Amino acid sequence: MASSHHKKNQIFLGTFIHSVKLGELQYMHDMAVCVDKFGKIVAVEPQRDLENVMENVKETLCQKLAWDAHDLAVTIAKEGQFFFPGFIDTHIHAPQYPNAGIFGKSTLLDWLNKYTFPMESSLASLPKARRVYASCIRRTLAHGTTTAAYYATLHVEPTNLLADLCLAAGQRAFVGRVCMDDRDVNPAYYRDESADEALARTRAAVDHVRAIDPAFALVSPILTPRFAPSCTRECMARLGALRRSYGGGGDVEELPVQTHIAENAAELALVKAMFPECDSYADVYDRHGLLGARTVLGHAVHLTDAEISLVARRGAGVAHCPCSNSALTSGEAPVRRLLDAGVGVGLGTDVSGGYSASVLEAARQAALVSNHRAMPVGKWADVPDGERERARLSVEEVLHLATRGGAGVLGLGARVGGFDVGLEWDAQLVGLGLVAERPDVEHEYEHGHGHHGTRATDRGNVDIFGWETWEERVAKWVFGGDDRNVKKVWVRGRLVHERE
Ligand SMILES: O=c1[nH]c(=O)c2nc[nH]c2[nH]1
Ligand SMILES: [Zn+2]
Repeated sequence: MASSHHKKNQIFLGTFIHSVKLGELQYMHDMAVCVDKFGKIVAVEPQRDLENVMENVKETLCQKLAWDAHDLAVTIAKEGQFFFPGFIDTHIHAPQYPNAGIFGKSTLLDWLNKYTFPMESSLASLPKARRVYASCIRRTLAHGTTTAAYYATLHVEPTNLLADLCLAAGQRAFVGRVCMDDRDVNPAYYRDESADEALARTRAAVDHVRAIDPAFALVSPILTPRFAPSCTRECMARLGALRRSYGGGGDVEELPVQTHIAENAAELALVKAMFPECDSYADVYDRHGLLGARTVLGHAVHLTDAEISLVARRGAGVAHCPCSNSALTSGEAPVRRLLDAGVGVGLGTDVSGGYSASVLEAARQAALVSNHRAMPVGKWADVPDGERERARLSVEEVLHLATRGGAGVLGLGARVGGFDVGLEWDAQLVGLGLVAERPDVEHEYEHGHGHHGTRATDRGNVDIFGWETWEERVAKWVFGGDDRNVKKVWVRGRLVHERE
């Protein structure tokens, strides 16, 4: 789609909003962001005279950047629209996408057996995998997800297809072939038969991504031991060795890793019983060489303080998955404690433990779940007042997690997450519906033409009346917005999604 744009230098004009640090959004109005043909932001300049913008652009910016003013693509945010960094989903299971919303009253371990393993194993079928993965990518892009860390299945070819589809659609992605070789925990119909098989299939998936995107410019492989109970010690240790040895000191850094940790009480008991020699759940991964600066730990709901400090020392990050943690009754993750300990935190939709592919929904739920931890009743009633109230995450904070936080966790902090010079243009154009100033009420409620009552528009769920501050508009977007507000989406400068 419209891939011609990324071959040209581009200028984006209007209002830009991004997170500069946890809790602080920066609002930049009447700005010009210049993006070169490689998708990199090369200038961010005030552009006061939007009326004569093309003249200004030609006279000042093009001269300054030595750009040809006649070979330029210009995108202007309309009144009330704003550019926001693309969302980063640090934890999503593409093969579970058809199950979004289907979880009943299950909890993690029975949910895996009842819904998840049957669906994942069925994606051995390439046509089915293509249908599911293409729709998952389309849907996440429509929600403004410019980067996704995907778990695929244990099948090599369908996993490679997911990588191909991400590359073709232009979505930045980490694609992980899932390792699960424990013969007691995993069902006979869906498992790796041995550690050898898990490693060989993993290498095949890594090699495929290396073949289609040698520099991992858009798509990267990611080692994916499903979670400790699914994997043998041998499998985890060999993945740990592969993590560190990859590239052999060459051009490619150590491989990223993703897995689940401390999601649910029954899982904690299982890990304790299976790995009695380890001090903790986090220690299981650490002993097998899996905790590093590019390790993404999903959930981390029930980590102890000692585990949090170990995770922080290793530089590993957490994918906070509030929709999933509420849907599967897993618990409320201690996000403030993680952040205070210096652990990087991003947001994960965790489809389909999570019911929604939207990172905005995850941001909203992260705020609400943090409020639960701050309530002076129930589980945390004994936490001292000040500390308990500190648990609350603001709109600014959850938007930080959705962008820069996720970038940091995935090792992309120097490439995406904001509108700084030197970062790549991964962005969404957000538009909120402006309510007409003097609506003709008679007309709006017209009962003619066979219509009865009110009529819906496709403007979205957020009504802006025009008197809101920008801070208030952003809050209304976080709590009421959806994919109808995502008008355009770019990755590395390329337009990858457009509404209507
Ligand atoms: O939320 C989760 N989704 C999964 O697919 C999974 N596998 C192990 N643990 C898991 N948790
Ligand atoms: Zn998960």
